[in-house]
Amino acid sequence: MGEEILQGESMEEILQGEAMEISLKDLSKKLEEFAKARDWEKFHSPRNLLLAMVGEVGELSEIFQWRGEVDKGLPNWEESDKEHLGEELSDVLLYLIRLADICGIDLGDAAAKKIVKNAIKYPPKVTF
Ligand SMILES: Nc1ccn([C@H]2C[C@H](O)[C@@H](COP(=O)(O)OP(=O)(O)OP(=O)(O)O)O2)c(=O)n1
Repeated sequence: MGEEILQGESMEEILQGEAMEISLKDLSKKLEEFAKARDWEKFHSPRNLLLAMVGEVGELSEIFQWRGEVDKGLPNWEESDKEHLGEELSDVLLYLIRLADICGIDLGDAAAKKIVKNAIKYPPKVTF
């Protein structure tokens, strides 16, 4: 893949970032660069991004549609189906991250705070 398509980063560098547990902020920056390089910032309004994300949730749902209950770890799934699932999960995540960024929300910070709030609302069971 050409350097111009990946904005100076090689595929190896991108995959290396993946192996190093890429942060939400890194992904957010990559998405900003992606939109800028294509002059797509004008399309990335909060409403458009929300609708795009919901569309991807629909595509994600289609993978599970009509399969019945699915065992954890997806033991009986073809590798190609798992790869497809990874792609659709990623599309949802990427639009969510972009939506948060465009709205000026620090998603990592907000999610960490929400986990604390959830824990207070739903205290763990105390066993003696
Ligand atoms: N205006 C756009 C269009 C696409 N994307 C990015 C975010 C998603 O990760 C991915 C979505 O691309 P597609 O709309 O081509 O959707 P799919 O990859 O799901 O393709 P298809 O719907 O053909 O299965 O591309 C984006 O940031 N902004």
